[in-house]
Amino acid sequence: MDNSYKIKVQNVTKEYDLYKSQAEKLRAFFSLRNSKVPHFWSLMGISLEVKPGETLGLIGVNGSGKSTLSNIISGIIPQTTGVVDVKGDTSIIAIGAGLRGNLTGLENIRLKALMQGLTNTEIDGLMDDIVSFADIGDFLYQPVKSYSSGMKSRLGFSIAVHVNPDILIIDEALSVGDDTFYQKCVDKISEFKDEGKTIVFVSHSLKQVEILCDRVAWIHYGTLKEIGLTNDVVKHYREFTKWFKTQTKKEKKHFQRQMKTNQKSFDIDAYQEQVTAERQAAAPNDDNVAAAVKKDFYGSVISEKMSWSNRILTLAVGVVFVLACLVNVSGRSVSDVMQHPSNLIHPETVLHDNNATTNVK
Ligand SMILES: Nc1ncnc2c1ncn2[C@@H]1O[C@H](COP(=O)(O)OP(=O)(O)OP(=O)(O)O)[C@@H](O)[C@H]1O
Repeated sequence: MDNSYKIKVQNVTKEYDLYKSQAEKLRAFFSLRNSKVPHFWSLMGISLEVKPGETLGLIGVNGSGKSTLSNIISGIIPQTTGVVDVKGDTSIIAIGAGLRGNLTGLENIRLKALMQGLTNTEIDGLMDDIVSFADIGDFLYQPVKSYSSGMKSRLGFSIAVHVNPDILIIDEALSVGDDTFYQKCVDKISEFKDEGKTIVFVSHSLKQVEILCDRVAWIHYGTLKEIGLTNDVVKHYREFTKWFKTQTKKEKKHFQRQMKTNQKSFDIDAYQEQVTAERQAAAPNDDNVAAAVKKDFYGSVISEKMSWSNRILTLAVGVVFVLACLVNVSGRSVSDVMQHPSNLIHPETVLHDNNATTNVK
């Protein structure tokens, strides 16, 4: 087993279809025509590794893809292409991540801990520590939907650090708490670091990143702009934000629009060809490069789109189901309906042996 990394992300992309409504999404799902829904590539080919015991920071402007990447690593959402190899149990702390709004704080603690593989006895043993770290008082007995973002973060953080995961993914969870809670969290994260656990830390606070992270990945509008030692990457990112601030309002808008246009027009096939060409150049005598790249891109992903054969099959099953319901409602036998299909449309009439029909009252 390759122990050089704890998390490996290779050629990862994430595509979103920008449907205007759920109805439009459902129509497109069953449509036999290629629908003209605009696409948006939240990630356009990210490759990176997180070493065992390392704390990797993810930084970048709003909407650059940090949460998308951390959610893919946590297994909350699937990637569109690429390999994601995570060695160990992950626990994600984002504001309210995985908390069920209709359940109380206490119920959420039990649910999340059970989902993490703990037994009820283990949870009972941890309950006091989780409750005391979260420190949200009687709100524990209230549904989580009534919590402030700070309270959700407290509860989420407390559960995540107490279920003892191998890998901790912290997404902006420290930005909403007060100073005392913030310090408690930083101490807990430092404890985790000392225990040699692996951490992915998503934050807009460069100060927090500088305190906690060994290395940093700068995600820039869906691409990995830079990865390296914290001081170097943070310095370059600060230079970028400083430059951005010197731009006029119009120039800023133009820059952002340009970046978003790139993300809408990203060509996944061209990217696959580019990766194939790069790997072929590195291994000119290898005849299997194209097949290996195809496997890396699509081998471990579940398509979110229905193939043509599946669409036709689903449609056929749907038609058979509707027919079966009609036959049932008509009160006739299948063979009767097959001989006289029009009986399905006129269920109020009953067929006699001599083929004469009468109305049923
Ligand atoms: N479900 C979705 N459907 C369509 N677009 C989405 C969806 N989720 C995220 N996006 C888009 O993907 C891009 C990346 O979003 P993401 O939340 O990962 O960015 P981020 O870097 O975490 O931003 P922030 O710092 O503001 O939290 C954004 O442009 C966002 O609008």
